[in-house]
Amino acid sequence: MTVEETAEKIRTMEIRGAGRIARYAAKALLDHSQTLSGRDMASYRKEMQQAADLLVSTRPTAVSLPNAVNLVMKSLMGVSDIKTAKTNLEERAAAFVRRSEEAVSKIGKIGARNIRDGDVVLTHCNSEAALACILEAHQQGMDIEVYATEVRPRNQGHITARTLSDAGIKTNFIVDSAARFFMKEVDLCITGADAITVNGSVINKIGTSQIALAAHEARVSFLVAAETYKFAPCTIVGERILIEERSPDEILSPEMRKELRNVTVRNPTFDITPADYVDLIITEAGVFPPEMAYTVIREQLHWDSSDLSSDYPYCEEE
Ligand SMILES: O=C(COP(=O)(O)O)[C@H](O)[C@H](O)COP(=O)(O)O
Repeated sequence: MTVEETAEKIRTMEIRGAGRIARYAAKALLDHSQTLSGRDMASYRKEMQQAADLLVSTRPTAVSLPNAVNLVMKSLMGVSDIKTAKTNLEERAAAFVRRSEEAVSKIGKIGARNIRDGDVVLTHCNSEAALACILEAHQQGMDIEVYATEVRPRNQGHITARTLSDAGIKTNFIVDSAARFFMKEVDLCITGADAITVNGSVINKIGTSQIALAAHEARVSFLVAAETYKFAPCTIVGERILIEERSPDEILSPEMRKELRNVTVRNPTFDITPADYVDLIITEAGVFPPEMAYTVIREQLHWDSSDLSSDYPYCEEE
């Protein structure tokens, strides 16, 4: 798949979910590097940068995307020999994909320790990391039941329900607005994350914060399963995560919108759950309270405020 094809599939959400987006972007850079002739360093660097820019422009919120692209592109820093540059970049991209897959499986193992036999778990959207915890608990023989939300407007909950059903897990499929109604039957909530800021706020699929609020009210634990590259280094220097707003066509047809002349459709794709409503963040490096986000960014992503944002050119300002 070319960089352009990958970018288009990410934009149209054929490739979706923060972890998958990051892996596909890294793989696209690897493949792109292999197609370049390798004779002229300046044009190699320029072509790779254009590819990186295109990939990062596809969706603005999941910080895994710029984190993955930056990690791969940083392999070119200070390298003038094209053969070394290509080898470094391709190795880094392949290593990122490998480590990302390993991270999801580690998260599953760590997350399963937070689930008890007989638990009822609620999950929202379709998160590989959150599902890894649930599937691992089931594989270990725990008798668990899941509430999976529909996830309007793109119905990612259908994918989640299918995965759970195929695994033989008893699943209740509910509309998003039924989450509070059923919260009294739930023991814990587990969601994924698209970004985690330095103050421990979690950005995830729209509706997540309402579920976290309902869980808080009902004294139900709210856990977030996320690879460390979902943490946003740019938030250390005060930058904000841009919340994507997608086309109104995802919610109401153009015909209907024409009829509703005074109606504006708003379609934010993600929302922000404050750290206060998050009990734990399960990563491949262990379990952290949201208050430790700064430490995770420094120690796991090896980044602090003395790194200038030119190393992380893709953090958007709101
Ligand atoms: O919000 C979504 C997906 O949104 P979209 O469908 O708009 O991309 C997922 O919960 C996170 O990306 C985490 O997923 P994962 O754990 O798989 O990275």
